[in-house]
Amino acid sequence: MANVVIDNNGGHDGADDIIDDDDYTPPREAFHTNPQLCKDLIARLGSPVPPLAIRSSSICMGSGLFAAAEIDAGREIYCVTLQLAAIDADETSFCHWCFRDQTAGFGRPSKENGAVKACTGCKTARFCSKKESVGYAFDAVTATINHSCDPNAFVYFEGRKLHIRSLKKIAAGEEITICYLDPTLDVAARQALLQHEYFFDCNCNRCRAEHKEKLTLLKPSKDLDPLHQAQREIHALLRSAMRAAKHPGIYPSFEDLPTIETKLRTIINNAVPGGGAATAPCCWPEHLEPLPSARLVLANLYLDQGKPIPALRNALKGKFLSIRGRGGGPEWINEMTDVTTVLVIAGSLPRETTAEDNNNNNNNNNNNNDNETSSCSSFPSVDDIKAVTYGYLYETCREAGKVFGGEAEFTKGLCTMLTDMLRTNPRVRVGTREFRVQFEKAQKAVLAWAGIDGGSEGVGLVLS
Ligand SMILES: C[S@@+](CC[C@H](N)C(=O)[O-])C[C@H]1O[C@@H](n2cnc3c(N)ncnc32)[C@H](O)[C@@H]1O
Repeated sequence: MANVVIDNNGGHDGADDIIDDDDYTPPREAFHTNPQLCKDLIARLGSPVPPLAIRSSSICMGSGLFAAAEIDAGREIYCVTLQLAAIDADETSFCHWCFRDQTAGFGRPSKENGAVKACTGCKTARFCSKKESVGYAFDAVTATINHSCDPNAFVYFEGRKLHIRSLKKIAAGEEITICYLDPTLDVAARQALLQHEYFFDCNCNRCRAEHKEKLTLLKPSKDLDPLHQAQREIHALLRSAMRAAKHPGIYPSFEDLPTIETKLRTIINNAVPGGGAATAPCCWPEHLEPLPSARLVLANLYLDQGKPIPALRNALKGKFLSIRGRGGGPEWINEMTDVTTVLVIAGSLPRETTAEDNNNNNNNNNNNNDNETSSCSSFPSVDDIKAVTYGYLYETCREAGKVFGGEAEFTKGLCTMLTDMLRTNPRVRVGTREFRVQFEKAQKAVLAWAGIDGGSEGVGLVLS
């Protein structure tokens, strides 16, 4: 193999520069050992950028990016236009220059009314995080940022622009961290991925706390293997269901979502002590991954099959029966847009369809059926569903403004959506005390229908 070595002047200096040697190993030096290079890289970020420094990492070997002065929460740390990028070969609809999905009209308001044009992935706004990746890109400063499962910053893309924004206040001298993977994954899945993709074992506070929680759950056993096996089985089940949805007719058994739900329940019932026995309730905590994620995935799959009622039940349970209903941040926003999408569709269902759901629930209850999809409440009224939809979207817009910034296309898309909805319902005054009271009552009814005790403290959304 020939390695091309560029001389100090940055030019090719003849045949001497080409080393045709299989044993050649490029020198490995951490960025921070070259202070001038670090300064130049940061200077190239342009302005306005808070003072930053590349130094020896406080987390691991090698370099890290540090705040040289305090950075407030929800601030853009920097934005770069990526120059070196490659789109995956099978991503035929993504533009290689702007990274936008050309089939979805991604990022462009519709010509007719300027309203948000739904992206094909998330079906909600002009932003999609449903696709894990469309390709690869390199940016030297971003490449110095180390990982944390509880990071103080995050990355997002708008076309070819890469934005790094703070999630919390970052003290002067503190190392900036991002999460290299989906932070909603369970500790075991995160650890496995980080080892496989980035070759390190994460030892952050969050990993340690979640590991300890699992041991408490399984007491007196200290064997985590059955639980981890169950988590892998759930991931495999969901992957199969998603594959089946993508290729209809090829894996019909995985297209049957009620059966997938039953399988999911069997796995979680058998995974933790106390579960599985006919009399014992399931002991798998609602917030323990991948159960909440599984419910959110099922919600999207039901929606794709044109079944908004089970989609809504799964979306609400996935979001609000776990700690995911609280907090904020980019993942919270993405999940809330999913829940809102299902609510919008469920809110426009004809009365016959919702009456059918009520009949099914009555029959299930009469037969003492313990299927978790049954609930004793009737399908919520259209007014209740609409109030909850407006409340959720309002709160999601506010959070998106804080997290992505008011100028982000995604935030603007969500706000346009809310404005369009409210235009058709001018009597609704979102943001007032009167609306808050109406919302709380409506949310209680909607969550109760989904089998969630909306009266419990901390369950559901509190409007700001
Ligand atoms: C994108 S680089 C980050 C910058 C790197 N520290 C350097 O000096 O170039 C990713 C690599 O940094 C290391 N790393 C990042 N976060 C880490 C963490 N939380 N614990 C241990 N190593 C980490 C791993 O070696 C990982 O493959």
